[in-house]
Amino acid sequence: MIHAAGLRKSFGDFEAVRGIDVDVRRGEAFGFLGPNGAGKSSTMRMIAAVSPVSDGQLRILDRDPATDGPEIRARIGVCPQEDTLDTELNVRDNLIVYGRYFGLPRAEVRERADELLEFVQLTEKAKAKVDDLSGGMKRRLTIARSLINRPELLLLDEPTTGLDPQARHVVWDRLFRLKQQGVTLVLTTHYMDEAEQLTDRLVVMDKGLIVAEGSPLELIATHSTREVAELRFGVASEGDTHEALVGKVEDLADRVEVLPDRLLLYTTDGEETVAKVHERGLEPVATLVRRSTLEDVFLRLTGRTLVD
Ligand SMILES: Nc1ncnc2c1ncn2[C@@H]1O[C@H](COP(=O)(O)OP(=O)(O)OP(=O)(O)O)[C@@H](O)[C@H]1O
Repeated sequence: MIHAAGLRKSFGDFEAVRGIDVDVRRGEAFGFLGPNGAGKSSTMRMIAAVSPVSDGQLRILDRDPATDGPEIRARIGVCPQEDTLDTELNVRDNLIVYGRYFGLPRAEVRERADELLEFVQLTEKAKAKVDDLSGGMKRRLTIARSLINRPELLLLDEPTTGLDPQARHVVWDRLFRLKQQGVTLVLTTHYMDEAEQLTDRLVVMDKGLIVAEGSPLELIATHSTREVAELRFGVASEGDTHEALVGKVEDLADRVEVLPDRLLLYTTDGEETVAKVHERGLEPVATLVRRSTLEDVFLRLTGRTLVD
């Protein structure tokens, strides 16, 4: 569905995307995970055929975005990061006007708009003003709008940024349903739980490059351990910094990461590791044992956390 090789995007002297290879297959949910500024949106805009490729190859639906932009845009759906809904129009008319823009006949577009309002659970809000919708509702309306032309491929740029947890789950649920219906999903996110929940396969991006690729489970298995023991020390009472404590525990774990407020011990058995820490007479004020996540993978690969 998407084939990119050595894909680059420059803005003047600055290279936002520095040569990436990506293949997305029909029917899969594919993710670009990375922090702000990693180059995810720049990549998505090239895939959406709205921003020209600076260098490298890009094929979308087996077409060239440089020459077949209109055809590609007619066959895909795009849900941008910012809300671009028309506040002059009510909820339903936002869908209808967008559908007319795609050249759909009036009767068909009305029927499709009602079907989509049902799908995103906004039927009761059909006549409401856009400004009266919550953030989650606006996002669902934007998703509905992006589906008006029955796209084979749906691009979602940070689909749940800024939403509260409940609203995020509703959006995730709808995206699951679309995937079940056979729509290929490509999304960007800087939320590792979103990437884990929604994607079959993802690439981790940092500073315009891909630093890892695989399914969420593969990435965790390759780049992290099964469990993580998080230790928080009352640093002042220890008279020590977390950095200085590393030497006292590093032999208990495969790897130790120091964050400003805690130590992360990567290990196969977190409870056992915590017990050994106590046996050494070290008294963390808080401990947490959890499984490894994509956040740990990112930390391992870049030395930084995903969200500042
Ligand atoms: N039109 C532009 N002109 C100049 N620089 C740009 C432009 N668009 C993006 N950039 C820069 O390119 C880099 C990558 O931006 P991009 O938006 O692709 O990152 P991102 O991973 O999507 O992050 P975000 O989540 O913040 O959108 C950033 O440093 C950004 O400032």
